[in-house]
Amino acid sequence: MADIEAAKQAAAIEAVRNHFPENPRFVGIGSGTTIVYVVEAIKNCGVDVSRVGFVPTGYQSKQLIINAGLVPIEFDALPDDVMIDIAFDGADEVDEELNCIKGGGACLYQEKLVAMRAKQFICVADHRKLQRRLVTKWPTVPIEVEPKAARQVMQRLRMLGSRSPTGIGPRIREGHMAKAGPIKTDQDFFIVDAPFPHPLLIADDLTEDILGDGEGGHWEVEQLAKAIKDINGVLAVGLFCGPTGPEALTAGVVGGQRPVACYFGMADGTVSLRKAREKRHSIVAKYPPLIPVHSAEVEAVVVDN
Ligand SMILES: O=C[C@H](O)[C@H](O)[C@H](O)COP(=O)(O)O
Repeated sequence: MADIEAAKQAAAIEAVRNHFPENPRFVGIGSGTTIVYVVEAIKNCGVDVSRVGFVPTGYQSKQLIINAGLVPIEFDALPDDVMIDIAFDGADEVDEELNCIKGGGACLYQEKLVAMRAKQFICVADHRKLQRRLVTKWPTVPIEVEPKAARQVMQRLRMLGSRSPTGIGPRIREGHMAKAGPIKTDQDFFIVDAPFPHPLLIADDLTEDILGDGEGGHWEVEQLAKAIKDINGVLAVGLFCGPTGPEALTAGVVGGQRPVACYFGMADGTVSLRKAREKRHSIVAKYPPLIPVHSAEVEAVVVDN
């Protein structure tokens, strides 16, 4: 475990060193165990952050900001029409296209609010999270659900083909003490963990026979995210898979959901970077290889489309 913590810390230091803006007004702070190292790296990066408002993504995130002596500003206190300069967050799994599964720690909805309001969303993780496709090692899609609707949502999820390869269906996430019942999110909602039988496809995987619409249990990430979001009672889906950064802005969307870059602390102590392609679904596109990070070189990295 010490190695994993060291990997998270190394990735956090590189991410902050390469992306923390010179003079930001607002910075989004995600949730989980990796973001702790991001906050530590921000404190140590040498930039004067006394005038920066740090936007939390939930209770844990807010306490982290306060305990670090930083200034929190609630999402709903942000001035209208002002974007968050940059948001940092962890992930439970990241695919080659930088789509992410999030919500493993039951934070989800506010993370999505903050990521979508940010000009840039940067993901920080350790090597266990790095996979070719989602639902490879992380077995489920976490979904934030209004409690009254939970049973009905799970029924609809089963209709979408939610079951593990061994036949286990969606489940409401329980707390550590069975007696205490399901865990509650910061919104007092439930988390439903929905397994799927195959890893989720990306658009480039689709063929005339496999459309990624759930037929045969094959889902493409964005189609699945939309199908789940359309279920009545679903507040947020733990798939961060929309447009990203500049692409999202060009499309007229406020911010992005996919990170523009993800830093992975590797098992050998190095840090690798994967950047989002600017143009997606191109026939000639090749996925960017993982790039060993030497901080001074990061801006020079060109992802060939
Ligand atoms: O619900 C939790 C959040 O989405 C986290 O960002 C995610 O689970 C990653 O957490 P960690 O950094 O602890 O692996």
